[in-house]
Order: sequence, then structure tokens, then C-alpha cells
Amino acid sequence: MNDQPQLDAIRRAPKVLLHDHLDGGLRPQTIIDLARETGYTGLPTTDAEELRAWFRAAADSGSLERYLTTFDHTVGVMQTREALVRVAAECAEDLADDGVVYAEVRFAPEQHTSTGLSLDEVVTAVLDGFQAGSQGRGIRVGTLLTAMRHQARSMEIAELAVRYRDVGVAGFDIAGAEAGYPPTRHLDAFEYLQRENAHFTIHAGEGFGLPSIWQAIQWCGADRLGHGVRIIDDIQVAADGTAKLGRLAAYVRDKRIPLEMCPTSNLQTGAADSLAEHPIGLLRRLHFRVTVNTDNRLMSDTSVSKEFAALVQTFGYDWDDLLWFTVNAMKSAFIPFDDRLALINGVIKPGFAKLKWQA
Ligand SMILES: O=c1[nH]cnc2c1ncn2[C@H]1C[C@H](O)[C@@H](CO)O1
Ligand SMILES: [Zn+2]
Repeated sequence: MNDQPQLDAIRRAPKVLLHDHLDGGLRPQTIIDLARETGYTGLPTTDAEELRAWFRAAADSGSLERYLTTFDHTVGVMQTREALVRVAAECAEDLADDGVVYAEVRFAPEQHTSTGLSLDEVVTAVLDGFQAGSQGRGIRVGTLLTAMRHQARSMEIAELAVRYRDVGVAGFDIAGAEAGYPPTRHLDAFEYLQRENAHFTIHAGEGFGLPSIWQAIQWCGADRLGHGVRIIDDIQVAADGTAKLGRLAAYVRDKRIPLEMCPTSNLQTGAADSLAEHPIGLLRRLHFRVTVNTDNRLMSDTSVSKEFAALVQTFGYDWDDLLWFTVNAMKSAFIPFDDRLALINGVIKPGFAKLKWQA
């Protein structure tokens, strides 16, 4: 038995992804094709490999606000039904190719209406694309509808999420620049979702600190935290390694609130300085409910397998650690309990067991 998982074996493991943006995961060639077909003229280059490198470099900006400007190009080419169907189908194919068996992929419908699509048309196009791309590939893709936190359409988007919840929409989210846009700006939407027994996650504790996490949980009632890395600001570690948790950190751990951690993305936005210093190491050691995610596969040139492989390299994680992250993620998904259990016991545990003993 080899306890140090390698990238090719990790790719074959049945993985779960909870935090991935549809408009952050396009294939470079698809962006170029769609720009030509839809008349988008803003791309920095029309060479696919150059474009791949451009996104990675431009996103390496050290600030969330600058990182987010790279989405102008992806959102810019996702303004027709055909484009949305293609991007969603390819997303499902690429995730399946990486060995992801369950994914929740998010996007903001309000950003895809500039040529006249209605919010409903946007959502149905993406759902159709996910269905086409998942067919026969051993992956299930759920959709999260995101509202942009600097805009004022969260109630509409929350209603959209409830309307489509039985046909593929698993939940709701807010994203965009965090500083200056606290989650409580959208309290009415979150209260509505709670009354509807609907699920939601909130990007919090990425570009801003503890107050954002506190509001997301205690005012808005978030089921999960997108990133949540700044929760370490409420943890004191002594020289001998023992940790003392403040009240908010203790609450997050005690309540098993899932943290959708996205290590590479955090390095690019400056939310962490290096992988070795990334809070995931401490939070995993302290048994927070940590999950491992991609955030934006294009901007970070990443995949779940690559994120896992980097963590293995940095923290020495073994197959049991990777299984633990995966089961954490599956337990935290926004689909029914029976479905989660079936995937854990029928797919994830047997898949990891096979790889662990093959290695
Ligand atoms: O990591 C992120 N933090 C906040 N907002 C983000 C992040 N990644 C992507 N977004 C934004 C940009 C996208 O256009 C939007 C919807 O997917 O969500
Ligand atoms: Zn995100």
C-alpha cells in the first residue's frame, strides 16, 4: 500500500465538488469560439494557449476585486442560449473527466441577460446543458443560483432558485466583492429562503473578515460558508500547537458548518500567502467540516484532483484524508439525505477503498 496519492490515481477517485463557478471554468478554445460566434471583441488574444495563460496571470492579482475583473470576458461570451448550453455541457464533461461524481456548480443568472434572455431562459439553458453533459458520464450536477452582492436582485434570484428546485437547482448563493457589501444587504432574500425550507451558502470570510462570517451565519442563516478562511482570525494557536477557539469559531465547528475551501483561488486573491500557511491545514487538524474546491478552474488552471495533489504535497495528506474531505463534501451537499448516503456508501467509499489498496 502506498499512502502518498499521486495525481493520476487521485483523478480516478470519486470526488465531490461544492464550490465551482460556471463562468470561471470555460475551456479557452470555447471562449474564443463563442466570442467569434456572438461578436464579442474584448478578448486579449485569440490563441487558446495564450488565453489560458492570460487568465491564470490576470487572476494572480492579489486582490479579490481585481481577480473578479477577469470574469468580464467569460460572462461577455455567455449571453445566448446556445453559449450557455455549450458551456454547461462542457463543464459537466470536464468535471466527469476529472473523476467528480457529484458537483454543485454556481452562476449568476442576472449577468446573462444583456442580449435579451429572461432569467428563466438563462436558467433553463444551463440546466439543459448540465443534463446533456452529464448523461452517461457517472456524474450528477446540481446548480446553485448566485445573486451578485453589489446588485439588488437577490430576492428575484432567490425566488428563481425556489421555482426551479425540483428540476436541478439545489440552492442559492451570493458572490462578488465582499468588502463594503455585507450579506445582511440581502437579508430579505435569505429570510424568504428559510421560510421556503431552501438551502443556501454565502461567500464569506474571503475578501473580508470575521464580521462577514458572523453575519452570514447568525443574521442570514447560511447552511455553508464559501471560503470562510478568515475564521482562523478567531483561533489562537499556542507555541505548543494547542488551539483556543473564540465563540464564533467554536460555533462553526460545533454546528459542523461546512467550509467550502478553495486553496489556489485564495492564493491568487491574497486571502492566504502560501499553501503551507493556508488555514486549511489548521482547520483540518481541528476537525472543522472542511471541503476542498476549485472556485474557478479557468482562472486558477486547476481541478479538484490538482487541488488534492497540491494538498498532498504540502501537508502530506494520505488517502484517508482525501476520503475524509470527500465524505465531508458529500454530507454537506444540498441534495436529499438519502441521495447523499447512497453516493457515500455506494460510490465514494468503495471507489477510495479500491484505489487505496491498488496503490
Ligand atoms: O471567489 C469568489 N469570490 C467572490 N465572487 C466570486 C468568486 N469567484 C467568482 N465570483 C463571482 C464572479 C462570477 O461572475 C460570479 C458568479 O459566478 O461570482
Ligand atoms: Zn467562489
